[in-house]
Amino acid sequence: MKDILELEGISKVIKGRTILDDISFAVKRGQIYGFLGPNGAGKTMTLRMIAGLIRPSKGRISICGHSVAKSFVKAMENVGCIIEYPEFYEFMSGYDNLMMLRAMEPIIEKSHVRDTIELVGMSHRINDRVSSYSLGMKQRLGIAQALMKKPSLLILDEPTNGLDPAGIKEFRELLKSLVSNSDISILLSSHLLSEVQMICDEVAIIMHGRIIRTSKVSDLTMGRKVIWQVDDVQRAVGLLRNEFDIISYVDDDNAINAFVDDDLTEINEALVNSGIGLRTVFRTKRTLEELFIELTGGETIG
Ligand SMILES: Nc1ncnc2c1ncn2[C@@H]1O[C@H](COP(=O)(O)OP(=O)(O)OP(=O)(O)O)[C@@H](O)[C@H]1O
Repeated sequence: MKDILELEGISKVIKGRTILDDISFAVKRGQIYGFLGPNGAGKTMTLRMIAGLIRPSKGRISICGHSVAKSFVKAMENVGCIIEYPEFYEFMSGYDNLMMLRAMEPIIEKSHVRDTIELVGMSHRINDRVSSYSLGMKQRLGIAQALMKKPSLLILDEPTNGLDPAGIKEFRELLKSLVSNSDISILLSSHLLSEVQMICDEVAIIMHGRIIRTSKVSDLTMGRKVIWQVDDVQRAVGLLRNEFDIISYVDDDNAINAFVDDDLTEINEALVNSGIGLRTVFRTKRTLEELFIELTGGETIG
């Protein structure tokens, strides 16, 4: 698969302070790629560089094979973005907002405006004033705006900020339908691990301006977690640690959690043989959040 976006060794130094340090990752055609990190990690600055709004101090960015430094216009023709908040004429309808863009770029066909409105699920409200839209509808209209020039790459900076859980779910469905119904790839930043895990195919995790991991989301969460419910939690925790060298933690439901990839038969037999009543044992996938805590040595995110 050909890369739609490639960042290679991007650094940014402002007034002697290194804000971004050797950032490299690539987004492939048809992917939803997550750019994940806590507040202040450098996500927005990286996205602004990809959108051509800031220059890197070092490194190379290319979009659909066009270097942002050397072929700026060609590279930018392939990018649509919402960085921070989308801007509209609130007193006008959604439709008129899109037609304003068309007035500036007559190359956009009227049929493309109509198709895009349908693609983002706004047909029923597009003739209403933007001031009457919910935040979720404004996000959809913002995406429609970004899609007007038929970009290959859509960049979204923390797109679900401020949306309620129902709005986040709808937005997730929208992004999934965009990539399956049009020839677009999406790069989105987020500080929400659960969100990235549910939407994205691949992820780059950034912290203090450095990429600490890039990986397919499915690989990141492959490690397996075991949860034991027992009648004597303290004794079971001690036995796991002393006899099997397993470090565990007790969750809010008083269940023991640990990361164990080995066969559990021997461990469970030892628990039972020592008189500890075993109520349930099950395996589950490690969440991205748990992985992040491991990668960062406990520094929390979000
Ligand atoms: N123009 C600037 N001059 C100096 N420092 C800056 C500038 N813009 C951003 N920074 C600093 O760069 C770091 C990264 O900021 P950035 O906004 O990219 O983070 P972020 O990961 O997007 O976080 P958030 O989600 O809070 O926006 C922060 O420490 C910020 O204070």
